[in-house]
Amino acid sequence: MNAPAPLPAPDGGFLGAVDGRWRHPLETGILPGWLGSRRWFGARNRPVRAVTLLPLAEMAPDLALLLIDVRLDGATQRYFLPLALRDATGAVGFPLAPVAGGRVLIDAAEDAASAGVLLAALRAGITLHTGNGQIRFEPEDATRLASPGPPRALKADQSNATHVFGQDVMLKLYRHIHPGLQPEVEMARHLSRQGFTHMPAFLGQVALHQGNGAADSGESGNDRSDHDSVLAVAFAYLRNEGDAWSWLCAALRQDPGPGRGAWLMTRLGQRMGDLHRCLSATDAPPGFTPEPVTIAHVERWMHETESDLETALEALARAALGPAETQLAREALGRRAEFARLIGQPAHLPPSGLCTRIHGDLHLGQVLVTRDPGGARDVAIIDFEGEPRRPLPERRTLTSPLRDVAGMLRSLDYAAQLCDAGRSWARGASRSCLAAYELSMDGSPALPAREPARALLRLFLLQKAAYEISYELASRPELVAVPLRGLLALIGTGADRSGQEKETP
Ligand SMILES: Nc1ncnc2c1ncn2[C@@H]1O[C@H](COP(=O)(O)OP(=O)(O)O)[C@@H](O)[C@H]1O
Ligand SMILES: O=P(O)(O)O[C@H]1O[C@H](CO)[C@@H](O[C@H]2O[C@H](CO)[C@@H](O)[C@H](O)[C@H]2O)[C@H](O)[C@H]1O
Repeated sequence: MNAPAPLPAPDGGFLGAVDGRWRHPLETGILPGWLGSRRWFGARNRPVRAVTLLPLAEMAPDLALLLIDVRLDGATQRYFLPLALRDATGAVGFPLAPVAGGRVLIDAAEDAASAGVLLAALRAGITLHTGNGQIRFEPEDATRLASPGPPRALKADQSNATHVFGQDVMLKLYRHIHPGLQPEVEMARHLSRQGFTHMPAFLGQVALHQGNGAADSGESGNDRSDHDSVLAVAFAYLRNEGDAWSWLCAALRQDPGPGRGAWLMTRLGQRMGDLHRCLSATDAPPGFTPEPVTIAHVERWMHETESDLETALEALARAALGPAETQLAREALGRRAEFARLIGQPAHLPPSGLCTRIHGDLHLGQVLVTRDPGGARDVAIIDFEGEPRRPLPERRTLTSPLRDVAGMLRSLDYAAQLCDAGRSWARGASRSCLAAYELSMDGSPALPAREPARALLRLFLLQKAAYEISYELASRPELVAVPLRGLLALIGTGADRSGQEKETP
């Protein structure tokens, strides 16, 4: 791709340039090409039909806050894209386009100095006025935001953009913007009231209040009359030894033997249980009050799974895949009847257990390796945003806690495949994690009886694998074989590197 021609120097303020002379080149040339290279862009496998800039406010002379609407076939997705101007001397991170006069336009979400400006605004609790609304910087705990260390951007390859300030504060800028209450904020407030301590404390949010339709239309199913959305959140920084994904992969690559990571499996099961016990407390506010699982819930989950599986299979049929992935995809496309049988199983068992709020996207990357007060290894759970591809109302619905368990077991399967441990390790690890979870949940009314629990777990494993196929095709197509193998393993088929047998959690 040719380097873009320099944008003219701004002559009427930064936001004026973005909204004026730069709009056309940004909308028609620069952004459509650049989006496809961003991991956080949730439609990398679909053609971008149009990009529209929605400038919100100027935060500093060289820092502007914007949304962009990305039109795809049949849907529009909305993203948060702060922009900043920097001198082009030396290495400049995240360049979008050169600007005449030796400057460069950058994606400020990944820029630590810009994150520092946002955090200072949060500490001060300011309000910025936009064309038709306000951006409110709402500190929850201003004291803990008072004097954080210097900012540094964490790895850029994630769904959102995260910065840590010393060992004090973490600021996350959301990318894909959905209207409505952010589950991460709601969950943090609720769990802190319930006394759940294995997560970071919530410190504040940046909320956008708009006077007209906000965020996605089309397939997302969002209610366009809900005009508030959250652009960023701050949490207390937790000292950690990395996330459980990195920890486990390093351990497995060193020694993939049976039982590797045993302490982690125990802690994962235990803390998932602690979380689910807190979420099943009955003295909860509306929206968090548990309800018994009924046959209507089970039928809904079966239908959702059918639909997610169909979406994944259709996306596979359309995708340009390599030879190994094509083989796996063909196999999956030919096994609809077996998938349907697995999906139908929970209907034959009496419903039991509770529907509660859940984490919603629990995997090893959402767990930090920490130390308990006695110095023993422990884990903390982060990122209560739910699955980033789902609309917010769906992420906030009461559902079975076994979905979180399924998410974690799928993650162990990813680790087995990508960190060369094989399925027998994954089977052992899954059993240990499940045993620790069941022990921790022993006697809790939230946990279904044994047989329905097994059938539901298999249903949610299948649904999660289907979600992952769609997620990987849109975000990391090179990894799609991993959930595809996981999907096939659930019906006891599929080429597996380690010659596994049928998956029976
Ligand atoms: N409270 C925290 N303390 C320390 N590190 C954190 C904290 N929250 C997140 N992180 C780090 O930031 C990374 C990304 O955070 P996460 O909330 O999972 O973002 P995303 O929604 O983009 O996946 C995590 O993997 C972890 O390394
Ligand atoms: O962490 P996010 O909220 O951004 O979640 C999304 O991205 C995850 C990848 O970072 C993705 O997780 C999948 O890959 C993981 C390994 O990289 C694996 O441990 C998970 O089990 C698997 O689902 C997640 O699905 C997606 O929502």
